[in-house]
Amino acid sequence: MSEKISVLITEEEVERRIKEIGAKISRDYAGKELHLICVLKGGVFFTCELAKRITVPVSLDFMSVSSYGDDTKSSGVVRIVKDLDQPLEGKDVMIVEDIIDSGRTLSYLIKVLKGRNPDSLRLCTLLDKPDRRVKEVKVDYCCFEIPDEFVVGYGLDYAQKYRNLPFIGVVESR
Ligand SMILES: O=P(O)(O)OC[C@H]1O[C@H](OP(=O)(O)OP(=O)(O)O)[C@H](O)[C@@H]1O
Ligand code: HPA
Repeated sequence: MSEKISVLITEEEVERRIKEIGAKISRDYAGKELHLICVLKGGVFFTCELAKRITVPVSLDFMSVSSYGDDTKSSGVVRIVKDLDQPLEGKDVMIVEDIIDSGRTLSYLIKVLKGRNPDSLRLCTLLDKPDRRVKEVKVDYCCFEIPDEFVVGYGLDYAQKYRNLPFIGVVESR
């Protein structure tokens, strides 16, 4: 079955904003190197587009986390499915995410990664849904704040579908 999807943020607007945030990050990290942590799977599209817009030297690593089963997603229990390949000690690190919703995933990740002694740790997200927050998370760079709607595209899925949409859409019928 395919769902009805309406456009919330167009492809042009997403690209324009990623360029803007990439330029800001480049200015903020001038003279430094930046280690980006892509949070799989949703963060992949945003990480690639963002990395292309950053002008300081960038290295990349990947991590996958998951809640313990869908039923208990709201329990806030998060586990590492795929850990980073490289240590963070002495690096300026930025976590790159597609969306912050309840904040549970990111509050867990930030705690874990801080414990690995990076020189600095910041968070960059494509989307933020502040109305849904359960756990407080400090967002350093955000492309768009969005209302409490279930969104897809640009890495975000509904039942693993629609990650490949080049815009941010709202699933009208679920
Ligand atoms: O703020 P939260 O309520 O914790 O939600 C945000 C998390 O949910 C999504 O990941 P998901 O678990 O759907 O995995 P995916 O990236 O593989 O789709 C998203 O990529 C964030 O990691
Ligand atoms: O709105 C959303 N869409 C897709 N995945 C998500 N994970 C948290 N919020 C969302």
